[in-house]
Amino acid sequence: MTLRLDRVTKSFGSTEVLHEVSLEVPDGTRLALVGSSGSGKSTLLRLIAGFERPDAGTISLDGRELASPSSVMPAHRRGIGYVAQDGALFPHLSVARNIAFALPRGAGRAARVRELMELASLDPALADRMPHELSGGQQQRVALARALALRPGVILLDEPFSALDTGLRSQTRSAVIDVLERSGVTAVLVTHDQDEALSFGQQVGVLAGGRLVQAGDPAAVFDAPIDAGVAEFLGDVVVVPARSAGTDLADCAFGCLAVRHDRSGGAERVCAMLRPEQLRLDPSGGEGNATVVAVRRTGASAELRLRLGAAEFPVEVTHRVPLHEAGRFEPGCPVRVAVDGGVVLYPEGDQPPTAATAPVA
Ligand SMILES: Nc1ncnc2c1ncn2[C@@H]1O[C@H](COP(=O)(O)OP(=O)(O)OP(=O)(O)O)[C@@H](O)[C@H]1O
Repeated sequence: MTLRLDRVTKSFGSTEVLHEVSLEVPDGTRLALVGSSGSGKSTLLRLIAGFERPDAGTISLDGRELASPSSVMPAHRRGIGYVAQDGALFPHLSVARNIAFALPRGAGRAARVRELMELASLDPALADRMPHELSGGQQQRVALARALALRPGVILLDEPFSALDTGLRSQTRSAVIDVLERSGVTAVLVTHDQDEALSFGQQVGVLAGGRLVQAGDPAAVFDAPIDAGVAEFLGDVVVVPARSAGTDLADCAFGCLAVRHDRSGGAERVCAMLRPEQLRLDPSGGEGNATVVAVRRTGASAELRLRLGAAEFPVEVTHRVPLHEAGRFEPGCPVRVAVDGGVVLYPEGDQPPTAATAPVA
């Protein structure tokens, strides 16, 4: 089913927590909402689920209004499933009874539980186990199976992987995506994990201060963040002062580079953003355009501090290389730094506070 939010606003007391949030999640697709703590992610999910009422705007499912300031459909009539952060399984009920909880009693009940366990890739042997006898990942899959029991049109996932350790987390995430895909349900995930958000679905939405500042195809959002703050929130960045050098070109400490997106709005003073993965370092003699200032080993990698752009755009950049490459870089040595692909331009002053770059005094 297609979920639509139109200019949804919500305050608690005098504090506005969500401001005119509009979005559409087409039938059978997945949206991940990402934002820092307090940006309004859970409140948005709670409004969709029916646990809160919007102060303005509407929420609808396939054109049927679920909520507006004047009318609110009760949560249990919305046909929306909800998976909480910790799964929230009933501790005194077995796996099978947790999954069956909302199902009407009758002949088909046991068969539906088997079907849901299979859908969630849960071994049938787990049916009689109690929740505390399951791993965190299994518990989340039981919670998902339970939420899917009544064939909801939409499923909401509130940070469902945050309590899991890293390995189990990515494994459970792929298992959950498989289940959602197989069931064809529309899904909304909230997370503060950027990688999770970027790998979850067809759309990613970035919430900041209660506003949906950007939404779209994950690769497109990662490639052309709306501002430097979103760029940094979604991944590591290198941001340096720059100057427009004609159509689709910019001069900066790395030289004259192609501009892949111009988000500067025609500002006179601009900065250029690129991802560290775009940098290629060559220490093998010859003429360098950078100097190694310091090398610091940190676990499996090393941080190089590089000074670039002697004349117009002096800047220091911190760049991480695998530890086995660190020996190739000595403080004081020249390095050739090349950039793959282009940069994104933002107005100067739009730089996020980042440790990755620092202008040289
Ligand atoms: N019931 C409530 N009463 C008052 N304030 C609330 C209520 N629920 C949420 N808030 C406030 O609304 C803001 C957004 O909270 P919300 O839980 O939606 O953020 P979040 O992005 O999900 O954060 P987190 O990632 O930390 O869970 C916060 O400042 C929070 O304190």
